[in-house]
Amino acid sequence: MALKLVKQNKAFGGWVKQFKHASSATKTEMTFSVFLPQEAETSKVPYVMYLSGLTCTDENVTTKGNSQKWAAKHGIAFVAPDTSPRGAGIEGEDESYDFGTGAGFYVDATTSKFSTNYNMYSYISKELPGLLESELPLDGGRKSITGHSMGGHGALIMALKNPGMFRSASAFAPIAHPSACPWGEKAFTGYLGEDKTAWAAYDATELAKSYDGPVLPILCDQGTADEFYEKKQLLPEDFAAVAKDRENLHLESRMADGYDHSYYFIATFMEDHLDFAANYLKK
Ligand SMILES: N[C@@H](CCC(=O)N[C@@H](CSC=O)C(=O)NCC(=O)O)C(=O)O
Repeated sequence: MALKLVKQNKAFGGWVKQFKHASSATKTEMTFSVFLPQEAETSKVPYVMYLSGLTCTDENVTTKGNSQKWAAKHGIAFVAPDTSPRGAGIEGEDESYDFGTGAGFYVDATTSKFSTNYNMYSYISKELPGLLESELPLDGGRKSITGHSMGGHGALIMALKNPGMFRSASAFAPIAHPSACPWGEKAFTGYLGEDKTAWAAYDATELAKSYDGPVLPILCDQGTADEFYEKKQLLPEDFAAVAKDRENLHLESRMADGYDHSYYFIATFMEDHLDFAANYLKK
């Protein structure tokens, strides 16, 4: 078995388990957490992948996201990967919260400094699902994706770049147009270089313009009191403006009055996002 169990705790009739494994995509050891509902003891279960935001490990959403109760209600697993390689030993990777460690931005880096290790796109879209579906009782034919902030960007691009792979996508306050905001400009320059034409392949608003896969249901929630929304780091309106003209992108975009960017916001709306995913995973 490639997965090494680090710890496990019983919750809501199932188990929260944390695993480590050697990654071929990042050339480092990677860690993820998964909630396995009681149903996983006897059969394969559908799953939701949750991609976390800047500075997070697998543990932020696992401990603060309020996900296990609602995943248990639906008999679905909830997978929380890490947000970057750790300890790659690249000069400068630990200098800021929004680039490098904890900030992999779900791309495959092409700049010489980062391309060996910072391959979170391949890790999330290929390597991790392969491991999950071969080593755990997870049904690869029934999976959805969600995420927060940088992870909301990750969830949207994973679904848009891999038509049919996910039954649905959702996002909490996603960085919805990274090529046009300071967080995205910094990360894409560092990982992909100065040529902005390369950025479009990892930008949900740009990818939506040419999406022609099967119908993709998307739920997007944004708090009105989110400081990063106010600072124009997130730009959900840009994504919504494109999605409304795409026949196969069925976007429900909501504004949540008074909510900020924190895990209090995520915990509040996690039930809605897991209900939304479960509706498509049961079919
Ligand atoms: N330290 C930074 C902000 C860091 C931050 O708010 N991170 C968010 C995700 S932001 C977008 O990807 C987060 O989820 N933090 C972890 C948590 O448990 O809250 C700053 O001070 O500006």
